[in-house]
Formats: sequence, C-alpha cells, structure tokens
Amino acid sequence: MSVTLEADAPLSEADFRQALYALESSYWDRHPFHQRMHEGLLDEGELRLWVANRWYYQRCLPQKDAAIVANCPLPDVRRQWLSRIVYHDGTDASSGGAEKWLRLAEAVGLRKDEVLDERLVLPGTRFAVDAYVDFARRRPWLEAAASGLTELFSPGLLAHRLGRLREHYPWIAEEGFEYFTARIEVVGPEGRSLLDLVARHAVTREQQEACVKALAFKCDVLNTVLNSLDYHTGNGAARS
Ligand SMILES: O=C(O)c1cc(C(=O)O)c2c(n1)C(=O)C(=O)c1cc(C(=O)O)[nH]c1-2
Repeated sequence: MSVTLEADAPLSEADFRQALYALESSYWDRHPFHQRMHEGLLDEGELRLWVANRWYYQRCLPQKDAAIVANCPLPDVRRQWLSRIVYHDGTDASSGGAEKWLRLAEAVGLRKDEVLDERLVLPGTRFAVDAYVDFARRRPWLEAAASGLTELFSPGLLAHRLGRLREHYPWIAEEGFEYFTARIEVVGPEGRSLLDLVARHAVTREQQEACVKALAFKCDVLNTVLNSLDYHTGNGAARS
C-alpha cells in the first residue's frame, strides 16, 4: 500500500520542472533541416517551402489557443490566454504575428495568394499541425497548455536563426525578419510564465506525467513538420 502511494506521489516542483526541461533534447533546433538552413545550404525554393509550411503552423496557432480557452473553466487562465490569440491575429488585419509572417513570405519571394491557398503545404505538415490543434480540442486545457512549453526551448533557436538568415541569405530584405525580432522580445517571459502556470496547476502525479507527455507530443509535432520538409527537399529528392 505504502509503495503504491509512494509511486503515485506528485513530483516535487523542482523535479517536475526538470522532467519538462529534459525534453529540450527532443526540440527541433538541431533537426537536419534547421541545420541546413543555418549553414546557408537551402536554396531559394527550399527556403520558400519552409516559410509556406510554417505559415500553416502560424495560422493554426490561434485556433489551438482558442480551443484551450474554450476548454478552460478558470477565468484568470482564460484572461491570460486570450492575449496569445491577439498576438497572432492582431487587433486589426495589419498588426498581428500572422501578418508579420506573411511579410516574411513576401520577402522570400512568395506571392501572398500562394501562401494563403496553402498549395505548398506538405501532407506531413498538415497532419502534424492538425494533430496539434486536435490535441488542444480534445485534451484537458492544462495538457494543451503544457504542450506549448516548447517556447521554453525556442529563444536560443530564434536568435541563432535570425543571425544565420541575415548572414547566409542576404537577399531577404530586413522587413521580412520582423516576425522574429518581435518574437524574440516576448518569448522568454512568455515561456517562463507558462511554466509557472503549468507548475501551479499540475498538482497530481497523473497531471504532471500528462504534461510531460504533452510536451513530448509537441516536440513530435514540430519534428514531423521538418521531417516532411527534409524528405521533400533533402538528399536529392524531387522538389516542388
Ligand atoms: O520559430 C520557432 O522555432 C518557433 C517555435 C515555436 C515552438 O517551439 O512551438 C513557436 C514559435 N516559433 C512561434 O513563433 C510561436 O508563436 C509559437 C507559439 C507556440 C505554441 O505552441 O503556442 N509555439 C511557438
């Protein structure tokens, strides 16, 4: 009996945080596709394909966040979470993160219509991102919130990527990087406050384990997007 209780006891907050941070090794920062990008090895078509596929992720984030709001019974959490939707959608059509991503798309030579009609979105990207939105719709809000903790791992990647894009792809106009320069400003504090929220609400061992699993799932989602791009573009495979 006491052994069972021991096994089911919640992790200390420090151990819980450590279990989440341990997933950093599964993050997509060192994925071969990112490595090729950072080494300047992508051609213009490959870079465009990345931007067009990431668009699908960016444009689905507000729906993912709205699902979390819809499933959360706690007003203070809903209040906090709403700002994430506004971050991407903006307060008008010209001010949000999605619009900034479209400016990046234009800076790499994509027409807006070919981004918006999603003709370049690969099936693997679509399946992975749809699974992320679906996860937020079906799972308890806390697990869906925890899946966003990849934000904890992203500040270094964002800064590194921005430097390498400026260095290796000088044909991209600086206005195209506004998504990243703006994101770098907010992602550190946002990730830390998300971790505090998750640590405060994941009080049972079962909830803690579900949160760790959710974050592992999210790493799979992100890596699946890049696997798809890598398969499509890498190792001499045919490109669109
Ligand atoms: O450029 C990146 O590598 C990167 C990664 C991630 C992430 O780790 O999920 C996000 C973002 N960017 C991002 O810009 C963003 O708005 C964002 C929201 C979320 C999320 O799960 O709610 N992740 C990310």
